[in-house]
Amino acid sequence: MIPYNKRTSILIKGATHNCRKTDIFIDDGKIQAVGEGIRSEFKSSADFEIDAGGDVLLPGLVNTHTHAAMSLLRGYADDMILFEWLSQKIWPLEAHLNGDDVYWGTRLACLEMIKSGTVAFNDMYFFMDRAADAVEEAGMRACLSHGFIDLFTEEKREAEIKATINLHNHIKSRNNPKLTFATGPHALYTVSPEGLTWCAEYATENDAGIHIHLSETQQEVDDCVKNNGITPAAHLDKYGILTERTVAAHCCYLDDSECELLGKRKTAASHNPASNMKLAGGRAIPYSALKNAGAPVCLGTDGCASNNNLDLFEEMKIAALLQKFTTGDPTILPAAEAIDIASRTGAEALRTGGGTIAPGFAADIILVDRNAICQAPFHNPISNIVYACGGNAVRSVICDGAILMHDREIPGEDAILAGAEAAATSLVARREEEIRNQS
Ligand SMILES: O=c1[nH]cnc2c1ncn2[C@@H]1O[C@H](CO)[C@@H](O)[C@H]1O
Ligand SMILES: [Zn+2]
Repeated sequence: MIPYNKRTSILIKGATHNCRKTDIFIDDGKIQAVGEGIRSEFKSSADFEIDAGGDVLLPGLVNTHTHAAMSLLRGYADDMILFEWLSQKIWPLEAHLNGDDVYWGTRLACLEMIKSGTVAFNDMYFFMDRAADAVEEAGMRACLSHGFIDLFTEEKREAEIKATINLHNHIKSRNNPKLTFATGPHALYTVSPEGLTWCAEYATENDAGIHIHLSETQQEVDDCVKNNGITPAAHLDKYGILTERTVAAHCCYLDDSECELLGKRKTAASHNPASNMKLAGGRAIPYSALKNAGAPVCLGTDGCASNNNLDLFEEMKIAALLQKFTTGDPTILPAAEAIDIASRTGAEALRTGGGTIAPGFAADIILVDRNAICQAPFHNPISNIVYACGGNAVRSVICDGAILMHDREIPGEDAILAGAEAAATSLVARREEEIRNQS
């Protein structure tokens, strides 16, 4: 019997790590030992053994920007301009969302993320207490934020402040170290300076994260400069949003001084290349400028309505190819670095305690199938993982020392698919009824 979703002592034998065969011993949610031949020392202490058979051992991947429950909207509206997509299709549908939808959408998202090797994610959406139910049942880590949108009115701001504080109290009451809270000011074009200031101060007082969209389109930059006389990053900095606990999603249009500002504040930039390419933002994240400025760059998928999946293996490849293509420099963002931004830097940004395979780090690890077609031949497993494999090559996933998937099995998968399908159908039907009544 596989002890799914329960902390166990686990001995993994014969994995490939840094091009060598290694064993790894996990207990109390942490990596206790890593090395060739440690199996004899830890055999008697392990409740569960995995014969890795050469599978590639990696830190679990971290999705630093998503709206998990938007998996219900996968394929609902494609091939549109960002603002029209949001205002004509996505927001009118989201107006019908309820807590059950968010629960099922997040369940579906967690299933997809675990299946593709993700152990933790940074989520911004609504009804986040129900998202917390889904994350907890899946056994993943998540940083949850209520998408704070005040549209520059005081009345809405008061309601968003209340919703944010309620979510924070709710997460504290769950007492689950895998669930953390962030404030989630949506973007500078949807949140007033007073709203931004409140989100920044509340996060700082509570040592919490801040999750925001930044510089996704040229339009955002142009409007910000026109309305405020300064660039988007400078605008956010004015209200205290750029901190070392902040994850800023997209960051496509940052200029050099904005990259330096993020570096100075140690604010993490979450790169979402598939979403940017699909919505045709027109510019890739200034990866080298951010890196040179010392700003951590990490990886995210964005929601399933603009990606349209949550597979960070695909995202690593797209990130690497997009940098190479747009800069004309094939040496930029090499494979090992792509894995690093999909794992370690994200884990550090979300403060998960994982992201590195070494004793003392959280036991958030994955095994990628040695026998998958994308691993043949086995010249360079790191290259294979970024350029050849998809998330379906992941064989096993361990988070916080608990097995979430083994041999691609996750308990309850069929019920999750059925529940999500039913919720999505009913959500779209409610919106269609509204359209019929309007006409
Ligand atoms: O790419 C995007 N840019 C801006 N907003 C987005 C994007 N994707 C999703 N949302 C929107 O952000 C809110 C989260 O609370 C939701 O309204 C979601 O539809
Ligand atoms: Zn987003």
